[in-house]
Amino acid sequence: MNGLLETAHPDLVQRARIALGSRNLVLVGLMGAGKSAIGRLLAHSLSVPFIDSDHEIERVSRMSITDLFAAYGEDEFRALEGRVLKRLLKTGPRVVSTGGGAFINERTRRHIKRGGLTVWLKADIDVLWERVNKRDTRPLLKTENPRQTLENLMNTRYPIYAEADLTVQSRDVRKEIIAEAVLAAIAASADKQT
Ligand SMILES: Nc1ncnc2c1ncn2[C@@H]1O[C@H](COP(=O)(O)OP(=O)(O)OP(=O)(O)O)[C@@H](O)[C@H]1O
Ligand SMILES: O=C(O)C1=C[C@@H](O)[C@@H](O)[C@H](O)C1
Ligand SMILES: [Mg+2]
Repeated sequence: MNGLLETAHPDLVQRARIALGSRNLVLVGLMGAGKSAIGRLLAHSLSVPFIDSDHEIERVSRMSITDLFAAYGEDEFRALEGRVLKRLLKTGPRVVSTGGGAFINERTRRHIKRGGLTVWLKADIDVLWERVNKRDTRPLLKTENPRQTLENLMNTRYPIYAEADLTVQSRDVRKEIIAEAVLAAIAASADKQT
């Protein structure tokens, strides 16, 4: 699947894996930043399990995110998201991709910070919009002007995502390149501490 990560940079993978230790690697960031896609690649190359909190919520509730929002509202969704993440983060190492709003909720953010090494996948509006406008599975973007809504979310959320341990720019390049940048950031952060 991700031969590039495995064959071209085994040293980088190993350094990142050692730096992670038994901690979870938790990806945070806005819808479309690539948390799910990049998280899957990272888990594969680090040889640790991958979990996506949105998928886990859908699995335990047996409902889609869209239906959960419609039936119970955002507050209930956030409460469920917090409980699911608290449980997921008890065991490591894993790669955990969070839903876009998880790190924004104060309580859930505390669980996430306690449970692992956090990486913010940061992207600009054009990259995000290009990716999210293809599907209509994101309830928060069902507005008259979803691109403007996304920009508003960037303005309110970016200062909070910035609390993550590491930030990696998610650009319009192949997913493997972004995954590799995450591994490099993790390895470099461990180098700084020694
Ligand atoms: N570097 C990339 N190059 C091309 N496509 C990408 C890249 N990263 C992500 N994508 C694609 O963009 C879309 C959104 O990515 P993804 O679902 O991983 O975002 P997300 O951060 O998990 O969003 P959400 O918070 O809504 O779950 C997907 O179709 C994914 O395959
Ligand atoms: O940014 C958000 O608040 C969300 C992002 C998605 O991952 C889902 O968790 C849901 O659509 C809410
Ligand atoms: Mg996702």
